[in-house]
Amino acid sequence: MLNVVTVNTNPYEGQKPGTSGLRKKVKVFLQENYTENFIQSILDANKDSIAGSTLVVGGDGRYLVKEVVDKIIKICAANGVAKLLVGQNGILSTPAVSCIIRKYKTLGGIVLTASHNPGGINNDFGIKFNCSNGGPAPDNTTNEIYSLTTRIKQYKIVPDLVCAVNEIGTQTFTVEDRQFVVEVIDPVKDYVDYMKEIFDFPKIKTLIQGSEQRAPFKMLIDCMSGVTGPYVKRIFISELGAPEDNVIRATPLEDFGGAHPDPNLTYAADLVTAVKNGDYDFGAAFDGDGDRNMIIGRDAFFVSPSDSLAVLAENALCVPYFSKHGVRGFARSMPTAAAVDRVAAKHGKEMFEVPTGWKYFGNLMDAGRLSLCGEESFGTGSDHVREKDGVWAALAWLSVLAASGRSVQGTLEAHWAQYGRNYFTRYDYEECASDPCNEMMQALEKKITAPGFVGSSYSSGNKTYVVKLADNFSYMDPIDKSVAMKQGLRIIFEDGSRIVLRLSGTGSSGATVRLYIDSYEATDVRGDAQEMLRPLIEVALDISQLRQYTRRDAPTVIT
Ligand SMILES: O=P([O-])(O)O[C@H]1O[C@H](COP(=O)(O)O)[C@@H](O)[C@H](O)[C@H]1O
Ligand SMILES: [Mg+2]
Repeated sequence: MLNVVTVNTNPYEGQKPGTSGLRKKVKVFLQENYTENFIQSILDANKDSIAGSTLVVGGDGRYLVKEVVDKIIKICAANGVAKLLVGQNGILSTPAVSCIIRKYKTLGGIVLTASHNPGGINNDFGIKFNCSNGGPAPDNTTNEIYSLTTRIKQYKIVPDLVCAVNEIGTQTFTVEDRQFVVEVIDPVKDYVDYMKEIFDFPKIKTLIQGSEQRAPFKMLIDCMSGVTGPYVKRIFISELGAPEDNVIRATPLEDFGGAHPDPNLTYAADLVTAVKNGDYDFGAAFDGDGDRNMIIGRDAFFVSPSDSLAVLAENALCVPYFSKHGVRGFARSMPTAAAVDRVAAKHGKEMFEVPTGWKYFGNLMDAGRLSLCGEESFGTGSDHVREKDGVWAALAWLSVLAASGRSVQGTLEAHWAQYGRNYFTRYDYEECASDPCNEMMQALEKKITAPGFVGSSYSSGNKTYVVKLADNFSYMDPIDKSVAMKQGLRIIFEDGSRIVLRLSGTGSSGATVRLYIDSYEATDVRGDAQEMLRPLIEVALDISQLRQYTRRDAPTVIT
């Protein structure tokens, strides 16, 4: 029999979950009781339902995942959790956690990841709680967890419990007078089974392997040494018959090989170059925990995430899941360009604009009003789970291409010919000093909400923009009526062009400024986004005084 030990502890400051969980440097999590405090607070936030419950536990394989899985097992055992489903070696992608929570109807899950942030002892770690719908906990739950972390005095643990997470199978422990079960599961199986239900695998296989009518389709898939490697190998190589060399960086590494596991044009530049120089029809990359995706076509033709969502929405019926369940509404985060809004309008679907953060889509999906959604931050997904899903997005794209026989570029061009194009770019200024960035946001909010700002005009190049609306975006959830305030500064001009500025909520230190620019062109659809948006970018830099506040001449990343 194993004993529960109660340990006295003191609160740590700053355990407030951000856009998607608590993300800090590994060394912060290594402080005495820091991780234990946060885990106990997660369980305490669920105190009415934790006894006898089942939870899912896993992460993206980064440094510290295994140690924290061990702590979670011991603390859950002490707090009366009945059963844990743990990915073998602590591995589970974020969408797989969501899938498993829903499939086995568990109380929720704990996801160990800092997503796209670098890993290793000097980099980032993160802990996130997902609820029984499989999605990231909503603000009221994360606020409750945070509030508990500020008052915590004790946590409970079973220090002598030894659980082997490297072996698939069930281990049963007797903790005082209770049974506690840990089932170590194949991290990939449930997710792959689900993808086979959602998509027409034989059809995608024919696309990839070629047929009498069509040459084999050549792909390059970059897992960025994150968690998707095992999923991608099983799905694309074993199930869909792609050659092994179509998949790169497919072994999860604790430090992602020293790289930044963020699928964008800067951090996945090697993939972009390889696709540009090679004979590939399709390229895809996923982030550390497998929820983000980047899609490129032949010659590294880049699909902006805002367009990706619009194309998948337009062609949803190429995916058997949607033909079976029907297509309900669409949604995007506020900074995401409005390409999908046009698809919604044409097809008479409901359209929602939510704050940045996947958690804001959950209620709409649970209420049966939302099928497909996405974010400019390389997030695309649907109501098949309650997280965005990188591998799903790649399979959805392949389904569209298999149905139409078009190339990636041809698909976008056909879409723009029908709907016009929402040009979009994002400038990221990473790891700036926090104080001047906060000052910049305050000054800008004051400026744009002052009387007289609406109606004022700004000129750059040969363009003049007249302000139609300016505010700090707030959102009321249509289902539970909860309100999220101060979700980003936006300036909307008479012609529909927009400037959006916000501070990232996923960093672990300093401030990352995100500047989003978009504008719509009905017929001039083949331009270069950077050139087309240049005048508006200059206006944005001028209004915000961003260069002066951040002391940066150029962004770290341009999307
Ligand atoms: O980090 P992930 O992949 O979980 O992604 C998280 O952060 C993104 C960007 O956040 P920010 O602009 O605040 O950095 C959000 O769009 C996304 O919904 C959220 O799940
Ligand atoms: Mg992620």
